[in-house]
Amino acid sequence: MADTPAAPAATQRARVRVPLRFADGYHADAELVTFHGLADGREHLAMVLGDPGEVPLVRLHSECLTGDVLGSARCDCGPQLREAVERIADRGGVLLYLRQEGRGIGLYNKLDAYALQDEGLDTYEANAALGLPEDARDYTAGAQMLRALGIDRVDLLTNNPDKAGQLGDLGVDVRDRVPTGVFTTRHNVHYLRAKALRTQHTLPLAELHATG
Ligand SMILES: Nc1nc2c(ncn2[C@@H]2O[C@H](COP(=O)(O)OP(=O)(O)OP(=O)(O)O)[C@@H](O)[C@H]2O)c(=O)[nH]1
Ligand SMILES: [Zn+2]
Repeated sequence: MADTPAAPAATQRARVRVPLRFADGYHADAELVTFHGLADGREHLAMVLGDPGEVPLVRLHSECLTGDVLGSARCDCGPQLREAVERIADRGGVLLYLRQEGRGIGLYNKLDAYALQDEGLDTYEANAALGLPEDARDYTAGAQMLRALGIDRVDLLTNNPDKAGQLGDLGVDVRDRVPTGVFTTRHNVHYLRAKALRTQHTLPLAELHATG
Protein backbone atom coordinates (compact mmCIF):
# COMPACT_ATOMS: atom_id res chain seq x y z
CA MET A 1 0.00 0.00 0.00
CA ALA A 2 1.29 3.49 -0.84
CA ASP A 3 1.78 5.83 2.15
CA THR A 4 0.07 8.66 0.31
CA PRO A 5 -3.02 7.68 -1.65
CA ALA A 6 -3.00 9.01 -5.20
CA ALA A 7 -6.73 9.78 -5.04
CA PRO A 8 -8.16 12.61 -2.89
CA ALA A 9 -10.28 11.56 0.10
CA ALA A 10 -14.01 10.94 -0.25
CA THR A 11 -16.37 10.37 2.68
CA GLN A 12 -19.44 8.21 3.23
CA ARG A 13 -22.77 10.02 2.78
CA ALA A 14 -25.63 7.58 3.43
CA ARG A 15 -25.55 3.91 4.38
CA VAL A 16 -28.84 2.03 4.07
CA ARG A 17 -29.91 -1.58 4.44
CA VAL A 18 -31.43 -3.12 1.30
CA PRO A 19 -32.70 -6.70 1.27
CA LEU A 20 -32.02 -8.32 -2.13
CA ARG A 21 -34.76 -10.67 -3.35
CA PHE A 22 -34.38 -12.28 -6.80
CA ALA A 23 -37.12 -13.94 -8.82
CA ASP A 24 -35.46 -17.36 -8.54
CA GLY A 25 -35.52 -17.22 -4.75
CA TYR A 26 -31.90 -16.17 -4.17
CA HIS A 27 -31.68 -13.58 -1.44
CA ALA A 28 -29.07 -11.64 0.47
CA ASP A 29 -28.93 -8.63 2.74
CA ALA A 30 -26.97 -5.67 1.45
CA GLU A 31 -26.00 -2.20 2.56
CA LEU A 32 -25.84 0.51 -0.08
CA VAL A 33 -23.38 3.32 0.51
CA THR A 34 -23.21 6.73 -1.19
CA PHE A 35 -20.35 9.21 -1.02
CA HIS A 36 -19.30 12.83 -0.90
CA GLY A 37 -16.31 14.02 -2.90
CA LEU A 38 -15.96 11.44 -5.68
CA ALA A 39 -13.48 12.69 -8.27
CA ASP A 40 -15.71 12.55 -11.34
CA GLY A 41 -18.92 13.78 -9.66
CA ARG A 42 -20.91 10.72 -10.77
CA GLU A 43 -23.36 8.83 -8.51
CA HIS A 44 -21.35 5.64 -8.01
CA LEU A 45 -22.66 3.15 -5.49
CA ALA A 46 -21.06 0.66 -3.11
CA MET A 47 -22.93 -2.47 -2.07
CA VAL A 48 -21.56 -4.14 1.05
CA LEU A 49 -22.44 -7.84 1.38
CA GLY A 50 -21.66 -10.09 4.34
CA ASP A 51 -18.73 -9.31 6.61
CA PRO A 52 -15.93 -7.73 4.51
CA GLY A 53 -13.29 -8.82 7.06
CA GLU A 54 -9.59 -8.00 6.70
CA VAL A 55 -9.25 -8.51 2.94
CA PRO A 56 -12.67 -8.28 1.29
CA LEU A 57 -13.65 -9.71 -2.08
CA VAL A 58 -14.31 -6.67 -4.28
CA ARG A 59 -15.75 -6.23 -7.76
CA LEU A 60 -15.58 -3.03 -9.76
CA HIS A 61 -18.65 -3.51 -11.93
CA SER A 62 -18.98 -1.10 -14.85
CA GLU A 63 -22.58 -0.06 -15.49
CA CYS A 64 -24.30 -1.81 -18.39
CA LEU A 65 -27.98 -0.88 -18.57
CA THR A 66 -28.63 -3.29 -21.41
CA GLY A 67 -27.01 -6.30 -19.74
CA ASP A 68 -27.51 -5.57 -16.02
CA VAL A 69 -31.12 -4.39 -16.18
CA LEU A 70 -32.70 -5.32 -19.50
CA GLY A 71 -31.28 -8.84 -19.82
CA SER A 72 -29.35 -8.28 -23.07
CA ALA A 73 -27.33 -11.30 -24.17
CA ARG A 74 -25.00 -9.20 -26.35
CA CYS A 75 -22.56 -9.05 -23.44
CA ASP A 76 -21.82 -11.00 -20.26
CA CYS A 77 -22.52 -8.20 -17.76
CA GLY A 78 -25.81 -9.46 -16.33
CA PRO A 79 -24.59 -12.95 -15.37
CA GLN A 80 -21.31 -11.45 -14.11
CA LEU A 81 -23.21 -9.07 -11.85
CA ARG A 82 -25.34 -11.85 -10.40
CA GLU A 83 -22.29 -14.10 -9.92
CA ALA A 84 -20.50 -11.27 -8.15
CA VAL A 85 -23.39 -10.65 -5.75
CA GLU A 86 -23.48 -14.32 -4.78
CA ARG A 87 -19.73 -14.78 -4.42
CA ILE A 88 -19.28 -11.56 -2.46
CA ALA A 89 -22.23 -12.33 -0.17
CA ASP A 90 -20.72 -15.79 0.54
CA ARG A 91 -17.29 -14.49 1.39
CA GLY A 92 -17.95 -10.93 2.55
CA GLY A 93 -16.98 -7.92 0.53
CA VAL A 94 -18.06 -5.01 -1.61
CA LEU A 95 -19.45 -4.55 -5.10
CA LEU A 96 -18.74 -1.10 -6.52
CA TYR A 97 -21.37 -0.27 -9.12
CA LEU A 98 -19.53 2.27 -11.26
CA ARG A 99 -21.47 4.57 -13.60
CA GLN A 100 -19.20 3.88 -16.56
CA GLU A 101 -21.77 2.77 -19.12
CA GLY A 102 -20.27 1.55 -22.37
CA ARG A 103 -16.70 1.37 -21.02
CA GLY A 104 -17.10 5.04 -20.14
CA ILE A 105 -18.50 6.41 -23.42
CA GLY A 106 -22.18 6.41 -22.33
CA LEU A 107 -25.30 4.54 -23.35
CA TYR A 108 -26.15 6.29 -26.61
CA ASN A 109 -22.58 6.04 -27.87
CA LYS A 110 -22.55 2.33 -26.92
CA LEU A 111 -25.68 1.74 -28.96
CA ASP A 112 -24.14 3.66 -31.88
CA ALA A 113 -21.20 1.27 -31.50
CA TYR A 114 -23.56 -1.72 -31.48
CA ALA A 115 -24.98 -0.52 -34.81
CA LEU A 116 -21.45 -0.47 -36.26
CA GLN A 117 -20.78 -3.94 -34.81
CA ASP A 118 -23.85 -5.16 -36.68
CA GLU A 119 -22.03 -4.02 -39.84
CA GLY A 120 -18.96 -6.12 -38.97
CA LEU A 121 -16.70 -3.99 -36.76
CA ASP A 122 -15.56 -5.47 -33.45
CA THR A 123 -16.31 -3.79 -30.12
CA TYR A 124 -13.05 -1.80 -30.11
CA GLU A 125 -13.06 -0.88 -33.80
CA ALA A 126 -16.60 0.45 -33.39
CA ASN A 127 -15.57 2.84 -30.59
CA ALA A 128 -12.61 4.01 -32.67
CA ALA A 129 -14.82 4.55 -35.73
CA LEU A 130 -16.93 6.90 -33.60
CA GLY A 131 -13.80 8.85 -32.62
CA LEU A 132 -14.04 7.55 -29.04
CA PRO A 133 -11.51 5.75 -26.81
CA GLU A 134 -11.62 1.94 -26.89
CA ASP A 135 -11.86 2.03 -23.08
CA ALA A 136 -12.43 5.38 -21.35
CA ARG A 137 -12.69 4.00 -17.81
CA ASP A 138 -10.83 5.55 -14.88
CA TYR A 139 -11.03 3.86 -11.48
CA THR A 140 -10.07 6.86 -9.32
CA ALA A 141 -13.57 7.07 -7.84
CA GLY A 142 -13.48 3.34 -7.11
CA ALA A 143 -10.26 3.74 -5.13
CA GLN A 144 -11.77 6.70 -3.26
CA MET A 145 -14.85 4.64 -2.36
CA LEU A 146 -12.77 1.77 -1.01
CA ARG A 147 -10.73 4.13 1.17
CA ALA A 148 -13.88 5.83 2.46
CA LEU A 149 -15.07 2.35 3.49
CA GLY A 150 -11.78 1.79 5.33
CA ILE A 151 -10.50 -0.73 2.78
CA ASP A 152 -6.93 -0.58 1.50
CA ARG A 153 -6.34 -4.26 0.60
CA VAL A 154 -8.61 -6.37 -1.61
CA ASP A 155 -9.03 -9.56 -3.56
CA LEU A 156 -10.38 -8.33 -6.90
CA LEU A 157 -13.02 -10.27 -8.84
CA THR A 158 -12.19 -9.58 -12.50
CA ASN A 159 -10.63 -10.88 -15.71
CA ASN A 160 -9.45 -7.36 -16.56
CA PRO A 161 -5.86 -6.62 -15.49
CA ASP A 162 -6.36 -2.89 -16.13
CA LYS A 163 -8.68 -2.70 -13.14
CA ALA A 164 -6.07 -4.27 -10.85
CA GLY A 165 -3.30 -2.13 -12.38
CA GLN A 166 -5.17 1.15 -11.96
CA LEU A 167 -6.25 0.31 -8.39
CA GLY A 168 -2.65 -0.52 -7.50
CA ASP A 169 -1.46 2.78 -8.95
CA LEU A 170 -4.11 4.52 -6.85
CA GLY A 171 -2.73 3.02 -3.64
CA VAL A 172 -5.08 0.04 -3.14
CA ASP A 173 -3.22 -3.20 -2.52
CA VAL A 174 -4.65 -5.92 -4.79
CA ARG A 175 -3.61 -9.12 -2.99
CA ASP A 176 -5.16 -11.47 -5.49
CA ARG A 177 -7.07 -11.29 -8.76
CA VAL A 178 -9.97 -13.75 -8.72
CA PRO A 179 -11.33 -14.64 -12.18
CA THR A 180 -15.02 -14.19 -12.91
CA GLY A 181 -17.01 -16.86 -14.71
CA VAL A 182 -17.20 -16.94 -18.51
CA PHE A 183 -20.79 -16.60 -19.71
CA THR A 184 -20.98 -17.16 -23.45
CA THR A 185 -24.08 -17.00 -25.63
CA ARG A 186 -24.36 -17.08 -29.41
CA HIS A 187 -25.02 -13.33 -29.18
CA ASN A 188 -21.91 -12.37 -27.20
CA VAL A 189 -19.29 -14.86 -28.38
CA HIS A 190 -17.79 -12.44 -30.94
CA TYR A 191 -17.64 -9.72 -28.30
CA LEU A 192 -15.90 -12.02 -25.79
CA ARG A 193 -13.46 -13.27 -28.42
CA ALA A 194 -12.59 -9.65 -29.30
CA LYS A 195 -11.92 -8.96 -25.62
CA ALA A 196 -9.68 -12.02 -25.37
CA LEU A 197 -7.79 -11.20 -28.57
CA ARG A 198 -7.47 -7.43 -28.37
CA THR A 199 -6.93 -6.75 -24.65
CA GLN A 200 -5.17 -8.33 -21.71
CA HIS A 201 -8.44 -9.85 -20.41
CA THR A 202 -7.70 -13.29 -19.01
CA LEU A 203 -10.44 -15.06 -20.94
CA PRO A 204 -9.80 -18.62 -22.11
CA LEU A 205 -10.00 -18.08 -25.89
CA ALA A 206 -10.24 -21.79 -26.66
CA GLU A 207 -13.30 -22.12 -24.44
CA LEU A 208 -15.23 -19.24 -26.00
CA HIS A 209 -17.97 -21.12 -27.77
CA ALA A 210 -21.61 -20.14 -27.92
CA THR A 211 -23.69 -21.95 -25.33
CA GLY A 212 -27.07 -20.29 -25.37
N1 LIG B 1 -18.48 0.76 -25.91
C1 LIG B 1 -18.92 -0.49 -25.66
N2 LIG B 1 -19.09 -0.84 -24.37
C2 LIG B 1 -19.52 -2.09 -24.13
C3 LIG B 1 -19.80 -3.02 -25.17
N3 LIG B 1 -20.22 -4.17 -24.60
C4 LIG B 1 -20.19 -3.97 -23.26
N4 LIG B 1 -19.77 -2.72 -22.98
C5 LIG B 1 -19.54 -2.09 -21.68
O1 LIG B 1 -18.39 -2.68 -21.12
C6 LIG B 1 -18.44 -2.58 -19.71
C7 LIG B 1 -18.07 -3.94 -19.16
O2 LIG B 1 -16.74 -4.14 -19.49
P1 LIG B 1 -16.09 -5.48 -19.96
O3 LIG B 1 -14.92 -5.11 -20.82
O4 LIG B 1 -17.15 -6.40 -20.53
O5 LIG B 1 -15.58 -6.20 -18.71
P2 LIG B 1 -14.58 -5.60 -17.66
O6 LIG B 1 -15.42 -4.87 -16.69
O7 LIG B 1 -13.54 -4.76 -18.29
O8 LIG B 1 -13.86 -6.86 -17.09
P3 LIG B 1 -14.36 -7.89 -15.99
O9 LIG B 1 -14.09 -7.27 -14.65
O10 LIG B 1 -13.53 -9.09 -16.21
O11 LIG B 1 -15.82 -8.13 -16.23
C8 LIG B 1 -19.83 -2.08 -19.36
O12 LIG B 1 -19.74 -0.69 -19.07
C9 LIG B 1 -20.61 -2.29 -20.67
O13 LIG B 1 -21.64 -1.34 -20.84
C10 LIG B 1 -19.61 -2.60 -26.51
O14 LIG B 1 -19.78 -3.35 -27.46
N5 LIG B 1 -19.17 -1.33 -26.70
ZN1 LIG C 1 -22.82 -5.42 -20.84
